[in-house]
Amino acid sequence: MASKPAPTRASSRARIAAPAKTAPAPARTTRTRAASKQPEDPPAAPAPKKPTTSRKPLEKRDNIDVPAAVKPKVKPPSARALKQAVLQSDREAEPIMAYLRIRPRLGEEPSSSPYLIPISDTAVKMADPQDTQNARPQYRASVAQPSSIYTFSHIFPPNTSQQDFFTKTTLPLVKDVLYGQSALLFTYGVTNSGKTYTVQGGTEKGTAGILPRTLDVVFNSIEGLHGDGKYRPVRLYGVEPSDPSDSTPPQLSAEPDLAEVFQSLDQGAEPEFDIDPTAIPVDRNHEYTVWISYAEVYNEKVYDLLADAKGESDIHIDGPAPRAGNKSLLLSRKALTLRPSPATDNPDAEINGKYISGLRQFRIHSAAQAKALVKLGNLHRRVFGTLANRESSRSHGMVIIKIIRGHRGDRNDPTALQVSRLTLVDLAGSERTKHTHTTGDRLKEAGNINKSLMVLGQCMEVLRSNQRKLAMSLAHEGAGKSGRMDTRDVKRTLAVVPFRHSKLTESLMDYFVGDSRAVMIVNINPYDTGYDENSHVMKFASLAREITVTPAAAPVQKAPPIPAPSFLPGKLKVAPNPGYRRKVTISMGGGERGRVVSQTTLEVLEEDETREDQNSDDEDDEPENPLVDALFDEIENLRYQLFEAEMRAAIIEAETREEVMLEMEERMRLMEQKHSRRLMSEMERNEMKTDAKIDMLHQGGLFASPMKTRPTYAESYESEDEEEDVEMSLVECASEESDSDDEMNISGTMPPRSPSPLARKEKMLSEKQLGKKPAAPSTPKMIIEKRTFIPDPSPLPSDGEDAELTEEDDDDDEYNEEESEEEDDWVPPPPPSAKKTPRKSEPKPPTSTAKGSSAVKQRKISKAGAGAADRSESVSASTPMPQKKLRKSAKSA
Ligand SMILES: Nc1ncnc2c1ncn2[C@@H]1O[C@H](COP(=O)(O)OP(=O)(O)OP(=O)(O)O)[C@@H](O)[C@H]1O
Repeated sequence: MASKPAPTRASSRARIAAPAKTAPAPARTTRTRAASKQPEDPPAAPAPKKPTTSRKPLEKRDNIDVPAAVKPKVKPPSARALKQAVLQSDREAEPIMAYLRIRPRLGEEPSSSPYLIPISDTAVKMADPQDTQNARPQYRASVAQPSSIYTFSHIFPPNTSQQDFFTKTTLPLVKDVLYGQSALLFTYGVTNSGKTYTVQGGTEKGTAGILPRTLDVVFNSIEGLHGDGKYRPVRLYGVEPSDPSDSTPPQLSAEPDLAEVFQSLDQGAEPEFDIDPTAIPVDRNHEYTVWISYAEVYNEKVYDLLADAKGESDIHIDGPAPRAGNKSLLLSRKALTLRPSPATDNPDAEINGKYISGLRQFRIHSAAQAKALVKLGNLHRRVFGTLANRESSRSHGMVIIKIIRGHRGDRNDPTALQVSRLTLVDLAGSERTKHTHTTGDRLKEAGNINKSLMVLGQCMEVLRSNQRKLAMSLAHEGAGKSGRMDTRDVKRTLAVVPFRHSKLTESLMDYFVGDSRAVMIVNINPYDTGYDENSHVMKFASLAREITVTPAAAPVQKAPPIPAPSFLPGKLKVAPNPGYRRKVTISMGGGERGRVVSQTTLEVLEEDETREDQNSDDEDDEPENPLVDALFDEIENLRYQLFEAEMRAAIIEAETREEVMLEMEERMRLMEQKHSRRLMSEMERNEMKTDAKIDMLHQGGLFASPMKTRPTYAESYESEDEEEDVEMSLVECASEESDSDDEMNISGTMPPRSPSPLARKEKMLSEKQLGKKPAAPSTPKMIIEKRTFIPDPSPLPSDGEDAELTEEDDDDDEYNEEESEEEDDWVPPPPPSAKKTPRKSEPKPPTSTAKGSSAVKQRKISKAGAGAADRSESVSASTPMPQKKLRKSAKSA
């Protein structure tokens, strides 16, 4: 290993982000072009290394149009030339395709209007429902944009059929794989948005998802072209002699208890009748063998879903003793290790991805067999996943379909085989922990889901920025000598893509930096309440669309296959670490009436990867400089911490906004209440003033039977107090908004408020009653003229004045009214000129309007009892008259 030219890990990492060709990609690239090109331009047929006469003559097939004259004479190009040509033609950067699928509204869901509306085939508008429902949008709790337009490669409306969706999104990838090129498809979205439905499908006819359809199309296309399965795929691109056990599908555990548990959970029947009839024309000079594996990334560990689930029954479990008919089972499974793919498997690759070491794969002969395996994997996923959450997929499921393609003439030559992969990933829901209200184990699980999705987004961000940097450097390179920039220098400055931070990104890394095509399916439920989460998903999709990949044919094996690391001798076995235990009780055999017959307590033991596995990474890895490695680890660690901090900050911000909004709403509600109270008291006061005026008119002799409807002093003071309360609260609220306002209120220099509509109405009513025109200044004169028998009439407060009163004016006015009202024998106060020397002939009024308001107040309090008594006398003496009648009589007078 030491003799090998050894780039350090640092250099290899720096290269990670370097795409083979970095010209800025067109906004929407050519899935159709690439797909349509393939049938006419079959992929690199591996040219024979050592042509021998023993090769069987090739059959002429309908779909391969080879002119008879050319076929035997033209010397085929060398494998290298072909490879170069393929690289030239195929290595064209194209963006990751992002498709949006909008989920229809299901029957039981509330029929709110959707917050996401397609505006074209590629653009969609998303508007926050809070904004349309909320009267005060400035108090939004959301940090997401209230309205945005997002673009996609294509948007599939809710009524899109599974068939249509498959044909437009996945069929081109299936074609790629059959032509020797790897591809990745992953679904992204929040819980309940339709990811699993998209991948696996529903249970009704015509609802099969893209996975069963893919299997159908693959087997339809290679009908009659099955290889003999002498070799099996290994690692990412390698092949090795196969084992007879590879063709034996895994069995459910022989233990009846475990089989019973599986049966009880096996509710999702696959629709056998739902078979996609599509077939892709393939190169019939090749033969194909298909392999399938099914893995899941759960809690940052990779597990094999097709591994035998080993159960141990009647184990001792802490807790209450199981009842009769109850069983206990321990299921255990072991996490798998990710290992770097050796450079010898794909010598042309700049970067080699990682493969899941120890993941079982099965050779399959028919779509039905493949579907049965997928079903088993789903069952395992449900058994292990159900323990944590009954409703939702909490793991990332990956179905890996590998196709070994070999020329019929070279079927026994492992160095002429080509392994292509199609990985379909059903990601776990992307909602945040905050919204799922998780605790304990579930919190850890949600944290790990978020972590892996966050790292996926981060990897994409770094890839995008690296690609932009490189594109800029290329643009400078072409700008002439002066602006010349060495691309190698730029590559050295590229950021490390943090694939290693999550098992999910680590296992998918090869698709982003290798020669594969990538398709992202964004699932969205526009009736869901998670507007924030969904706008996060949309942003993620926009980001993905800005990343380019460089699809190219998978390498044809040149070197003889190396034995898999698990067969390497001289390893010291290290004891497995204790692992992680979960426990759940499953009820079975409910019978017709749903009665529980028996229960099984399942305990799952998830063992970590052994240290031996972890250390064996070094076997395949390039030599590394410990210091550089430590520094890189430190950088990655810090970056991860930064991401975590950013995420926490975003959550805190959202929470704070929500709290502030709630507090604000509460305060607004209180202010509203106070204002309505104030309004009521104003109404009452105005009414009282009107009554007082009527009383005064009565007492002045204009009406025959004066009627007292004035409130008691206690009532009057009460309303005053309430008014003061309202005033104080207003001052308090206003003080937060504006200091200057505060000063104005406190100092009492606030400009007089304009009359309220009620006051205006009251004024008009009084005027109507009195038969007056609203010319306020002339009103006192009119009264004086009418009361000719009173020698020295006092001017009554005019309605016009009432309407203009400030708070202070109001008070004074009220006191004056009180005073004048209390005197049953009302005598108008002397005119200002006569105030100093009141006339002897006239009875001296008990109080003077010239006195200060405090004196008036004091006197008013002292007289309150007497006044009240007077009033009660006068009321009992006179016939009680309803207020309306009183007003009528005033009007007639
Ligand atoms: N296009 C569709 N047409 C009809 N029904 C759909 C569609 N998409 C999803 N559904 C239904 O919506 C429900 C939720 O879908 P699904 O389980 O696929 O969501 P999910 O995103 O995978 O959720 P999770 O992340 O929790 O696993 C299911 O009942 C499914 O049948």
